Amino acid sequence: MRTIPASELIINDDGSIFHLHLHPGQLADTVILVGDPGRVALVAGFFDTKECEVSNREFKTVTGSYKGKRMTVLSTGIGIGNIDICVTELDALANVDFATRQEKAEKKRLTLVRLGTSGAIQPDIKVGEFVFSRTSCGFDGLLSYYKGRDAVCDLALEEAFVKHTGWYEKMPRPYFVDADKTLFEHFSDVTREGITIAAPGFYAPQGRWVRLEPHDARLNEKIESFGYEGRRITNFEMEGSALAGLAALMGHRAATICTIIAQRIAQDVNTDYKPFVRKMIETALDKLAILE
Ligand SMILES: O=P(O)(O)O[C@H]1O[C@H](CO)[C@@H](O)[C@H]1O
Ligand SMILES: O=c1cc[nH]c(=O)[nH]1
Repeated sequence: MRTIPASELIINDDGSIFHLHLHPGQLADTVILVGDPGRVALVAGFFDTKECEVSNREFKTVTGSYKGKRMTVLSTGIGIGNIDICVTELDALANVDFATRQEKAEKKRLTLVRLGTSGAIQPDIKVGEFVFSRTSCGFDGLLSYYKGRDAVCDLALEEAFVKHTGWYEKMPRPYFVDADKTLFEHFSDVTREGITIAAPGFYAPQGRWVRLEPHDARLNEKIESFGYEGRRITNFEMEGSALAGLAALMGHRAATICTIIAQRIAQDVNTDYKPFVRKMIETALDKLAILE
């Protein structure tokens, strides 16, 4: 059995994991991931009990219970690099014995649900709606660093997308990963479904042009017009692909649900989006409380 070197799984002097500063016993099996550290208090505000609050850098964690179910809420900050850190450390907390630095024989399956914000790229998806990423599309390239990437990706969809967009070969090749099917069905009555792009940036990687022009100013039009087996790409955010991909490789179930705060086709934005996010959180907590 492989012993994980101290420099590869870094454990702090107090026995907590390197970035999240959590101890194995502080993690619930149901984890809500949010980008904004300020959103942790919003989620934890609904909890009936709180057992711990831990904070390091942008990673804030509260573990407690909601309607009798133990849950952890964690802020990931923005971006795919942070998802690599958070999902790997959450999995290690659950499935690595910190004393021996070896994988536990019996694995725990976590439920990881990201509650984020997003921009819509189809005209009928309005600000304030909740979109469930039935498939996440990574523009970030992270999953290709992991062995087994192709086994959890939809390669036919990838090929069709690369062809349709005339994908620029100097950008990382996009990858498509499905959310957990049970979670998709469980949330289907309270969300719209879609294919969501996780971009490695907020500006040019999502087709925004402030001062610097995107490499392909028509890429968003091509994304909007892409169709595959009756499905289309619906929205942009910045974390869901790595979450879906790493969870699939590790055997966890994962999903991303986002509140739409920007309408990219209508060029509309709502900066007062907190009430919608609050509603998404309450809806998701109620659903998670009854999830088997
Ligand atoms: O509101 P969060 O969860 O951070 O999600 C979205 O908002 C951030 C960009 O403003 C990115 O993290 C994006 O994925
Ligand atoms: O347009 C948007 C809005 C929120 N988050 C994103 O990543 N993009």
